[in-house]
Amino acid sequence: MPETILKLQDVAVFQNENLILNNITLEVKKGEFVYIIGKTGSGKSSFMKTLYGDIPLREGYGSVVDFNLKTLQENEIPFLRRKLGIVFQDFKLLSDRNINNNLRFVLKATGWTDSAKMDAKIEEVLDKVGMKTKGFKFPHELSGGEQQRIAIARSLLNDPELILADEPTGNLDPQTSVEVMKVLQEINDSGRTIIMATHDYALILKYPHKTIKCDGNKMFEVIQKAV
Ligand SMILES: Nc1ncnc2c1ncn2[C@@H]1O[C@H](COP(=O)(O)OP(=O)(O)OP(=O)(O)O)[C@@H](O)[C@H]1O
Repeated sequence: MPETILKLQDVAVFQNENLILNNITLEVKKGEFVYIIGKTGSGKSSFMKTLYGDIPLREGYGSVVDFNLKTLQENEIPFLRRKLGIVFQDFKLLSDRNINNNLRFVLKATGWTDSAKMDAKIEEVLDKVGMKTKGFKFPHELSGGEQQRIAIARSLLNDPELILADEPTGNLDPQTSVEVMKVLQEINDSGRTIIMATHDYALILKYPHKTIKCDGNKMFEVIQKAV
């Protein structure tokens, strides 16, 4: 039996005092790829934020990569995030340094000290996303799709048990979206678990996976034809 990476039982998600999603029960096993879909404002980002500790879990039970979300303390959040790879719609690369130094910055911030090991890790993750030759470029010298591939490489630096991608293709044209999706699919094929929020139905049809819809404060699984 594959191990459980995420388990939620009767979870409610709030933004301040507003209930966004209710009665969420969901289990994700190692190696799964799960889409979270739903229209604007339906709660996809709020759901993702709950998983990486940005919104505290107030109601229900939840565990993510062996962290109990209900009892999660502020000082544990960096350790939770070290076991997660997080990818956002807007890449969030540091504009004042090149790609190698963007990645080195994250490694140093997460406790790496050995320069040779850092270089090897950076080369490894850039290779995984097909960007091995771009380490000396600055973010503004790269296209949107390339910047997103770098952001995915960055998410892989600490060998995360779970990748959370919130609208990773939201700023990209359809063809570039497919290229970025191919990278995520390869990462999933190598055994890594991915949860991806998206409203890109073309991608879902091209790369079908388990799909959970946010609608009317609820989350429920939908079959591909019905999305
Ligand atoms: N920081 C916040 N404070 C209060 N309410 C918020 C906050 N962020 C989002 N909301 C509200 O929570 C609800 C869910 O928003 P959320 O961003 O999770 O939806 P979404 O499905 O990710 O939307 P989108 O596809 O536009 O990103 C919306 O009604 C939104 O207005």
